Amino acid sequence: MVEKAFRIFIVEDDPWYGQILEYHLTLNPDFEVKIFKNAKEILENLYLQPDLITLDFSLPDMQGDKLFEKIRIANVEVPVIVISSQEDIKMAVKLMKLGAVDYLVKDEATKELLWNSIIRIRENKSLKKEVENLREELGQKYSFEATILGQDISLNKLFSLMGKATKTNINVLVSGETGTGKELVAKAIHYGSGRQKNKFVDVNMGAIPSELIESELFGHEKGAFTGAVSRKIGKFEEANGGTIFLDEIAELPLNMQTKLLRVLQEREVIRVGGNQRVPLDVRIISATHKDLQEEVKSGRFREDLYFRIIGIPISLPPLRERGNDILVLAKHFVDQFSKENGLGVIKIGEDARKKLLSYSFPGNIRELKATIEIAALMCTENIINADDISFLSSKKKTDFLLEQKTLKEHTCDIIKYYLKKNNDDVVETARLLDIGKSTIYKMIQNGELA
Ligand SMILES: Nc1ncnc2c1ncn2[C@@H]1O[C@H](COP(=O)(O)OP(=O)(O)OP(=O)(O)O)[C@@H](O)[C@H]1O
Repeated sequence: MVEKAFRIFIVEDDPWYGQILEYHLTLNPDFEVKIFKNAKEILENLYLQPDLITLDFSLPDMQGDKLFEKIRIANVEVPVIVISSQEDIKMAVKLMKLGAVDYLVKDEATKELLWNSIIRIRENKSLKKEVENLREELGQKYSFEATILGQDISLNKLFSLMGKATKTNINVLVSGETGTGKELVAKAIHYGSGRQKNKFVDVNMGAIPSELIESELFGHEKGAFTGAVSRKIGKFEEANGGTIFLDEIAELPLNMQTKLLRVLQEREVIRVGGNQRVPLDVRIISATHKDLQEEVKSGRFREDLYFRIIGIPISLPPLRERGNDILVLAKHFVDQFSKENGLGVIKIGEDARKKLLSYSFPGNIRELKATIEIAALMCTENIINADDISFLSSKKKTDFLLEQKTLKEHTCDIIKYYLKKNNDDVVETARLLDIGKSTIYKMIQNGELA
């Protein structure tokens, strides 16, 4: 990209002095210099958007401070350097107070000083621009619309709640079936909030053996228990200044719920086996696929903890209730997959679309993604037809609901199906389903996939 010339406007009623400055500054081919002899001329030309103005304020038609004010009204940002003779120091000081960036006295050294001052201003400007660009890029990367894809009306409410969440530090509780995008929402809130420069730490309560939860969350000191060979920082401490994502919060055992509540109330942790209090500044985003209110009613979840973590409640709809979003997301996943694997443009045929729309997607967006990726590999001539799509369950939505299974049982079914299809390859199954392999190993260990 060709750099635009740096446009400098010199306001100077002494033609001789103006020419000296112009001559000197145009030695830099990047500088485009224009001279204006009075206030009227410069004001008429401000629309040309100078990058910098040098101002001699002993002008015939207007006082320096008045002119400065008018320049500011027309362009709040343009840097102004004041150049004056010794006698005008009082006025120069006043202009500096009003926001002029530099003040130079007219003498032999002015040219050099002006040159250096302009170089500095220019560098600052490009740094500022760079920071702005980076910030914009980051914002863009995690902007809700760019990450949380879909066009269903339910997303309007979701974006509005997420907008509120990013502007505050209030805790958030995200609920929704497995694979509906709870973690994605949590990340988008973190990276859209003032905490984005600090860590997003995610902890899955269902995946940590109960005897290790306390040390995992709050850390431990050396020798706190057998095996604690050195001090360990817990997830809360790791997330200090940032966000902790407590996934599957309903799986937290009751005794740990009490400990978590204490940490949230006191806003500090004490590592297991230690006594030092570590102050915490952590935003908590919890997630669950269970109905937490039901869990409270049945005594499995502490009510006081529920009220602590609920903050802004965000509920994600199942994919089957998002209508045409099934196709919007399918197109996105197929494009992404073919791009990543150099497969060229792959289209989804009409019969395949109908098939997708008539399925209930118990594994929601995660399942759609995996289904589409397999179909993209299976299809011939870069068109996905109905036959290329095989679902985990061929049952109709109503049949599926009649089964009266818990979400956990459905999840087990999905994982079992994929394991069988992939000759019990856990790593490949975890990759296809976009879950951690430790989750699968743990389920195998617990006999849930038998
Ligand atoms: N709206 C969306 N647009 C694009 N991709 C999405 C969307 N929602 C979810 N995904 C993708 O679907 C997959 C599952 O999402 P995520 O892990 O956030 O779900 P989850 O609800 O946290 O699942 P679980 O309850 O099983 O932990 C991820 O690959 C995620 O990137």
